[in-house]
Amino acid sequence: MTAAPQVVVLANSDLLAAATAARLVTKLVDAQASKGTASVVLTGGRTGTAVLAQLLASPAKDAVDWSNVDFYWGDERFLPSGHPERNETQARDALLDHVPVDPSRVHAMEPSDGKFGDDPDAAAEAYAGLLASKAQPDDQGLVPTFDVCLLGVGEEGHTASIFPGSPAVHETERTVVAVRDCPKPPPTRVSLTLPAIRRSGEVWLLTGGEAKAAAIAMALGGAGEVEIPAAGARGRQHTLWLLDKAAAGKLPPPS
Ligand SMILES: O=C1O[C@H](COP(=O)(O)O)[C@@H](O)[C@H](O)[C@H]1O
Repeated sequence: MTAAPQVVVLANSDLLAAATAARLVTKLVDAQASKGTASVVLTGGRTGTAVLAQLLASPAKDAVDWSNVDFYWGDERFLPSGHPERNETQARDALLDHVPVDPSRVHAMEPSDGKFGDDPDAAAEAYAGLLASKAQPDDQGLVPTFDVCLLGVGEEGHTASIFPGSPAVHETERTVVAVRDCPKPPPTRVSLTLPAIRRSGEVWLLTGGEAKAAAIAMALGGAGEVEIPAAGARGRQHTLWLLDKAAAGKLPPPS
């Protein structure tokens, strides 16, 4: 059971990143106040990385106990460790290397020169195993209930590395899959699946720019997840679309 999505539109991409960073601080602080710990799924892409940079710049970041946050990733570009296009590298540069995280709670996906070598299926299987090891009985499944899952949205409606019409969008059993032949480089990736994403308490889809407007209008206008995978990303309690004005440009005016 998931609630209908809420849409918040900010005037421009800078405000989108700053407002999302402010929400994220509140979300993490609230989670830590209620249960002592917090978990977040990070996204790659321009908006996701800008949010982390805004967080670093914000004095409010010191309200979060960073050593008590579990960090996961929604997807990863399957590249060597430290590659500048890895989502992990970008998140570390933007935030994680500058706040006192507990390294054992930064759960990055394996790189292409890691312990599984150039085998994205093994990397995906290992991440699925990691998620399963973090799930508690209350989570009722093989994925921990993430407090918040941040996701980007591509011009053609992909989210995480789940591309329209790809095998990943049809996955119903596995929580993490290898993704090949992606239309957006790099072609090989590792991604959470929609069923795994839907184990999150909250899903926040973040994106900006006119190029995203058609996909956003389709996702929020009732398109199916095979055509627009972002349409299938929903939280158990809350689904929030955080957009700038340009990305929201093809949505009907609020009634
Ligand atoms: O490649 C990716 O792209 C999407 C969207 O990125 P953006 O730059 O258009 O915001 C992102 O959500 C995903 O994590 C990433 O791997």
